[in-house]
Amino acid sequence: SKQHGFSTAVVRLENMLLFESRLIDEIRQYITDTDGASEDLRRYVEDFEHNILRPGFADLAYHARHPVGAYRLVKRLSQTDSRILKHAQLLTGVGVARDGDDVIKISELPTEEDLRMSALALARLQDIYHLDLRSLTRGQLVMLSRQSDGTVVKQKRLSRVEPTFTLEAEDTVYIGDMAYNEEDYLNAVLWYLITLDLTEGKEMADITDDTANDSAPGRVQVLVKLGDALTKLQQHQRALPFYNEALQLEPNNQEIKSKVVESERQVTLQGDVTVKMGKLLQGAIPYQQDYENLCYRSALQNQAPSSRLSCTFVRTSPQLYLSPAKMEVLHETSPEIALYHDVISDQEAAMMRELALKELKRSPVVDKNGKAFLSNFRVSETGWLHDNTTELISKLSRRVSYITGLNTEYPSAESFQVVNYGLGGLYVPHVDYFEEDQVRHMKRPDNRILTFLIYLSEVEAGGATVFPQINLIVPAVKNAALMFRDMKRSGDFEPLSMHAGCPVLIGSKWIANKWILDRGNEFRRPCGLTPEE
Ligand SMILES: O=C(O)CCC(=O)C(=O)O
Ligand SMILES: [Fe+2]
Repeated sequence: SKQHGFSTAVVRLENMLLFESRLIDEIRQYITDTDGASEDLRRYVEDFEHNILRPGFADLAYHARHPVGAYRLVKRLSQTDSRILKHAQLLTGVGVARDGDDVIKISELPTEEDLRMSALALARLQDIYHLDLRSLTRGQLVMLSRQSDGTVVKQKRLSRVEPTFTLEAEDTVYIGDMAYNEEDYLNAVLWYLITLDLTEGKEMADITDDTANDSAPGRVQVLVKLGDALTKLQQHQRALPFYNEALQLEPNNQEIKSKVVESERQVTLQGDVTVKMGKLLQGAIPYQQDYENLCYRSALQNQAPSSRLSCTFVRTSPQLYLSPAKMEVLHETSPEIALYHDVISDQEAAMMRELALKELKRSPVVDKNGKAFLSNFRVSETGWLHDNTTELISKLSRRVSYITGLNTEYPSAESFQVVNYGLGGLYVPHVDYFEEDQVRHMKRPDNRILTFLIYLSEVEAGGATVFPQINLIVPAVKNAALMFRDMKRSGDFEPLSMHAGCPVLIGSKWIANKWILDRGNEFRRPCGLTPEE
């Protein structure tokens, strides 16, 4: 797999957009000055003006942070001929540094694979946040909830109506296909059903209107896909009407005819059975249901912390005497969890993000044997910032030491790990310490005892940190740090420290992790959250 991609770090899309808008300005100037731009270039400018500039957002980069906007961006770019952009870049010099290096690598435009991952990200978001699909196709994020009597109501609207953030039938059928390929037939059915809605009354236009969009799926095609997905779910009784309608539209289609016959046979044979459904997140995820429920709840709540035990000023070190850390206790006893407000300034956060940008690579997860691999369990990119990167980084590292009372100097702590999440980016429930097997295979002489997670951005919707075993939601509060112990004071693992990052619904989520290790901290006791400790 690639080391980075356009759906694994939202910042790549934001930067791509800024680059394009500068490019467009220059091309426009060029067209006015020379009157000699190629047809391709003119069309590229028009397309950009139509799709990106038309809504007239004050904030251009909003496209990259909104899931439907981001999907559309990836789609447009993955279908853009890179030669046009290269040509534009050669003409204008935009995006080329003094040393001749391309700042934006046009050779690395979004690919088919990025589009596939973006489609799956949209399906995942819809699934976890119970988004109303009809609204989603209009660029609106509306959360649904099921009332006690079983009826479904629109519970919360998370975004304005975005006139150009729409999903057409060709998009929804594509997303359905991607879910189908992941063997998530239940979600595939949802996306095919909305596709059917979107193609309603269009079947005649396909034949008579030459201007009809070639890429729009035909109604028969969608009906058959629906039948197939339901058949995979062994819902033959429900599949049959779709096959039958398809057959009505194409009476001579033998393939459909045999599907009808087979479904009818299955209905008489066994009736419907309920089968275990595939999931968009494949594999064994601990506490998956609790995780999804907490994420859903976190997006419904208006980013208010779910637990407010107490808020105090702490002066764990003399260095904090004049500006104490503002500590909000979220969980008093094992695992101790606290949120420290304003541990970093806006400017420091911006500098950290900037420094990490060049380092970003797809985040790995570590398996039982300590081997790193890429997975949709963790959709983000990470960059490490060592203390000697700049004075700022070593200063921030010392600040973590003052607040926690623990040694953060090498080898007692890891470097800062800066993370930017992608479209629908998430990190499923996990613990930060390495289990015995992993330690043995990795031959690590140390282990993580405490996590200090600084939020380097806000998240407009989604993206909370949750602890599924203790039912705790922590919203991403910009410039604040979430601190929790991965090990008990006894030195035993603290499995209740299991936590996760919820899928980012709107926004570009940045965090910086500092993991403090047992090495050199054996005899330091961080101050407890309660006086008895
Ligand atoms: O992004 C989050 O909220 C959690 C991140 C996390 O758990 C990690 O990076 O280890
Ligand atoms: Fe973690």
